[in-house]
Parts: sequence; C-alpha cells; structure tokens
Amino acid sequence: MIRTRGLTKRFGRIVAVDSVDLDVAEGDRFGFLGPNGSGKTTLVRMLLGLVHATAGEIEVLGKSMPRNAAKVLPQVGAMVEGPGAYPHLSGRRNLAMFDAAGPGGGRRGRADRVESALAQVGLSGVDRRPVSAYSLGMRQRLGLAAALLRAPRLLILDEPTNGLDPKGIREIRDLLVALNEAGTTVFLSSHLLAEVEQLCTRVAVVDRGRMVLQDSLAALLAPTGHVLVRSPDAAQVVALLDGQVVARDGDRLVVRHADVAGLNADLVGRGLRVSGIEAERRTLEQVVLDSTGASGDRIDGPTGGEDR
Ligand SMILES: Nc1ncnc2c1ncn2[C@@H]1O[C@H](COP(=O)(O)OP(=O)(O)OP(=O)(O)O)[C@@H](O)[C@H]1O
Repeated sequence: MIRTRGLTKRFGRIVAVDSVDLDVAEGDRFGFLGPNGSGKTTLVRMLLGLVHATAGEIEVLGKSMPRNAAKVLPQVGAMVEGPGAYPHLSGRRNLAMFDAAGPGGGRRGRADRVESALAQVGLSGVDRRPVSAYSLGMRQRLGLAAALLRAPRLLILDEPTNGLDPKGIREIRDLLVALNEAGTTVFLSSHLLAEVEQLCTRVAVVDRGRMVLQDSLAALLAPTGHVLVRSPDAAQVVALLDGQVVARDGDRLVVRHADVAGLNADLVGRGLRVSGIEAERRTLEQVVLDSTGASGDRIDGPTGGEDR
C-alpha cells in the first residue's frame, strides 16, 4: 500500500526525513510515531505529493509517486496538518465543494456522499452554522469526513485526534477500526502512544528523521522473558529460585522465567504463597523511549541535554 526506499528530505542544512524505508501492507492499521519535529508531517506530505523528496522512491497503491498522483490520489483519503475548510461556509457546503473539486465528484450522488461522510464521523445533525463557529473537535471530524468522501482504499491521517476529548478520540478510533475491518488500510501519524497502542496493528518510530523501529505491535509488546511475581513469602521464593530472581522490591519479584503457569505451579507446589503472577511486557511507551533520543524540539543549553 505504501513503500518508500531511501526517502530523504532536506530543508537547507536540516535533514527532516533521512533515508526512510517504510512498508505499509494492505489491511494494516499502521501507526507512524515520533517526537515533535522528527519528520512525520514532512514524510506524510511527501507520500501525497505535497512536498518533493530530495532523494529516494515512493510507491502508493503500487504506483510510483508523485508521477502517478492523478491515478492514485482519488483512491486515498487524507487529512494532513489539521482540517482545511472555508470558515464562512457550513460543513455541508465545504464538503460539497471539496467533493466537486476532486476527480469522480460528479453532481449525481454528491448529496448522498456528503451525508454519508457526515454520518460516519458523527456530524449528520450539524446545522447551517459556519465552520468558524465549530469547536476544534468538530473541525477535526469535518476534515475526516472530507477524507472519507470517496470511500478510499487508503486513509492517510496526520494526528487525526488532535483537539478531540477522550470520548471523541474513542469514537474516531472505533470509526477507524470499522473502516479498516471493511477493507480500508489506515496509516496515521501521531505522538500519542496510547492512541496508537489501542488502535494500530503495526508501528514505525522515527527519531530526528531516521526510522528507528518498524514492526508489528504484537512483536514489540511480546513477553520479555521475565515474570512478575508477588508473594508474601518473597524471601523464600528468592532462596528457592536461586539466581533467577533479577530484582526484588518488598513482596514484588522479577524472575527470569518463560513459563508463567509452570512457575506458579512450582511455587505453590512447594508451599509458597503467590498473590499475583504475570508475564512482564514492555509498554509501547517504553519501547519508543528506548528507541528514541531526547525530544526533537528540545533546545538545551551548553551544559544540559545530550551532545548532538
Ligand atoms: N518548510 C520547511 N522549511 C524548513 N524546515 C522545515 C520545513 N518543514 C519542516 N521543517 C523541519 O523539518 C523537521 C521535521 O519537521 P516535521 O514537521 O516533519 O516534524 P513532525 O514530526 O511532523 O513534528 P510535529 O509532531 O511537531 O508536527 C523539523 O526540524 C522542522 O523544523
């Protein structure tokens, strides 16, 4: 669905995107993560032909970009850098104009396309008030509605839940899952780890323009090979497991062991009480923090921060 090789963008001395090889497969819900200023928006804009790459190759829907933009873009729904809309017009009017402007946007069926897109994003009851009177969350939903007008095969969204409250975030997440289950590939950039952890099946992480990680979420959050044990008999557990306990804090132990059920049976079988036991997993936050450096928009003084 999306494939880049050696994709690079320089702005003068700044390398905003540095030789990125991205692979998004059909059916993915792909989360593109990175700290502020790491190059996410620049990469997304290159995918859509809005910014010319300095070097490298881009394929979207199997076709080279931006050469095939006219063929590819009608099958791609995109929302980049906040929803753009005419502020003095209503949401419906904005969508109708947006529909008319693109290929495949004949007058026939336009009203239905607009109503269907509004309904999908939860705006079907919206009145004639101008977009300037919309809340940030309503504008975000309207931007998403514009991306959905053509029932796209691929959705490319830059920070789609910016400005939404927790309920709104959840609604958009449910909508993206439903669209994905109906066959739409979803690619979204975000710096909200919890959002990506709950929504995405695959993730890539960029840091200062370079891709530092690309894998399935399940693989990234797989068990670490340690088991977290809680036991009122912690001292005896340490003695019994001799050398396998890598950390202890009161009644909590971290044990090097791959088999949770087996370890539990072993401890209980020897008369040791277990009040909690589970496989240790890293959170996406830990995975990302381990793979990235300091925040991209930090400007430390001579004594602070890391040497760049
Ligand atoms: N038009 C431009 N001219 C010069 N530098 C730019 C331009 N666009 C982006 N940059 C620089 O490229 C780098 C990457 O910016 P980009 O906006 O792609 O990051 P981002 O990951 O999307 O950040 P954020 O999460 O804050 O939106 C930054 O250092 C930014 O200052």
